[in-house]
Amino acid sequence: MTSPGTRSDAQAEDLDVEEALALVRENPGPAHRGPARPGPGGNGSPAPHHPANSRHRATPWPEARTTAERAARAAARAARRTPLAVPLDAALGLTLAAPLAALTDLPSFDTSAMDGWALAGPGPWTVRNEGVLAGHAEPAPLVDGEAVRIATGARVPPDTTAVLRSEHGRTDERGRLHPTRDVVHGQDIRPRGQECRSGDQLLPVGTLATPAVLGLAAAAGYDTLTAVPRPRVDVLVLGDELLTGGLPHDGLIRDALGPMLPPWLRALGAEVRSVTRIGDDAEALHRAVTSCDADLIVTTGGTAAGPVDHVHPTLRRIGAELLVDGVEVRPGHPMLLARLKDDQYLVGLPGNPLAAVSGLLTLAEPLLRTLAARPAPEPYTLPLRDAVHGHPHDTRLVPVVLRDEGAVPLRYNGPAMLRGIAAADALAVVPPGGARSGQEAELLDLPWATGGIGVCFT
Ligand SMILES: Nc1nc2c(c(=O)[nH]1)N[C@H]1C(S)=C(S)[C@@H](COP(=O)(O)OP(=O)(O)OC[C@H]3O[C@@H](n4cnc5c(N)ncnc54)[C@H](O)[C@@H]3O)O[C@H]1N2
Ligand code: MOO
Repeated sequence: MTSPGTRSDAQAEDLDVEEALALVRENPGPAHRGPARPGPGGNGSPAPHHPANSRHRATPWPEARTTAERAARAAARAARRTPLAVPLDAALGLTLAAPLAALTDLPSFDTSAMDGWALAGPGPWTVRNEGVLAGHAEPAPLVDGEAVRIATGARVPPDTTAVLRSEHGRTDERGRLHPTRDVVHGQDIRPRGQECRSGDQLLPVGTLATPAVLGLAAAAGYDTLTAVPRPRVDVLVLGDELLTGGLPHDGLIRDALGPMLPPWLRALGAEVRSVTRIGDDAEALHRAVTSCDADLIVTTGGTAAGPVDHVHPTLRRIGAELLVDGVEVRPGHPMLLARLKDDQYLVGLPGNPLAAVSGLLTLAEPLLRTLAARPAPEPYTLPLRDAVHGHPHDTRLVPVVLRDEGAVPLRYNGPAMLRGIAAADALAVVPPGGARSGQEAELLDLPWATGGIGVCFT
């Protein structure tokens, strides 16, 4: 097994967080909002693909992911994406677009590390009547032979030579303080600037704002963080058969994707602005797509070639460029990625719920991650506990739980089923032809199972 982490090897060349950040910082000017022009392909630009009126062969699964990454880099270049000053309570999960430099010394004054007495010189000491508490103004200086009660975090008086912990001192009948063990000069004083000096770089550009980063930023004097804005996503849920509440009846079923996608997209770095349910109505879909100014439109359903599958005809009608039109992956092979404008893309997720998850992780994840300037997770593998049937030509994504004995494939992994993925920790990438028991398989972690920032869905 190789351990998961942040990718730092040569693969980073294709997906360079620094570059994504540089694109945001450069703020290259007004976005071109006209119809998409074919890109030159190659590094940083999606490869030129086919217009939406021709059906091409499906893209191999790894290539589909790379294409989505490249599309995001091209979009970031085309868009006007200036770093934002984001209040700390809204910055979780964002990427820092500026280094975090300390705005103050930390601690910002000499402070007591313990509850006890601040002392000057050798004991015994006479103890002042008034103690010193955290948050109070600077106390008067101590003179040799003097002590004052002090609380953890309080400012030590000028000329303090050490702090004596409460449990290491006793007062005699005349009220004088004696140490019960040796006192070392400077003990239990946190000197000003011990952690950092004002201006020190605490964290570099590209750091993910975790809860700990928010805490450090607050301690260092920040009210806002300069961060890469979240890519804005609008979700369009297609299908006449979908109910938003109650039990399925009369051939109607519950919409599983409307509730599932927004938090998942947020975990991938997006700001989900809206979820709109559209029936199988080509005009309504056309109106929704053409009036949308999101960075990414995610549609669900309607990707196949049925009579009410309106995604392809709509893309043709608006002159969109299909970068990915079907992927050699099961489930989810009808998924697609289209460029609508230089800085606007559409990911078409198949309607079958597990197929939609497959599209989310294959196309939306690399696209959003790159736009959000998040680092790619380092690929890792685990042995499969059980053999997994393969598709003859396509990659399979199979829900698994991670156990000591390896990745355990789950049942209920059909394209229309969510029962497997709802119990899963990850998806195993099963190559064409299948995998033997004990064979190493690449794993795609699910955001709630990684224990990382992805668990924070706010
Ligand atoms: N002739 C062919 N038919 C189909 C093919 C094919 O290659 N040739 N591919 C199949 C595969 S694979 C998939 S996946 C689906 C993709 O279908 P669409 O993206 O067009 O989706 P729909 O037809 O709208 O729906 C498919 C299925 O999923 C259900 N659905 C849709 N939306 C939701 C939702 N929000 N929540 C829950 N379930 C949803 C829908 O009711 C259908 O049962 O096409 C196959 N057909
Ligand atoms: O892509 Mo479909 O998911 O095989 O049902």
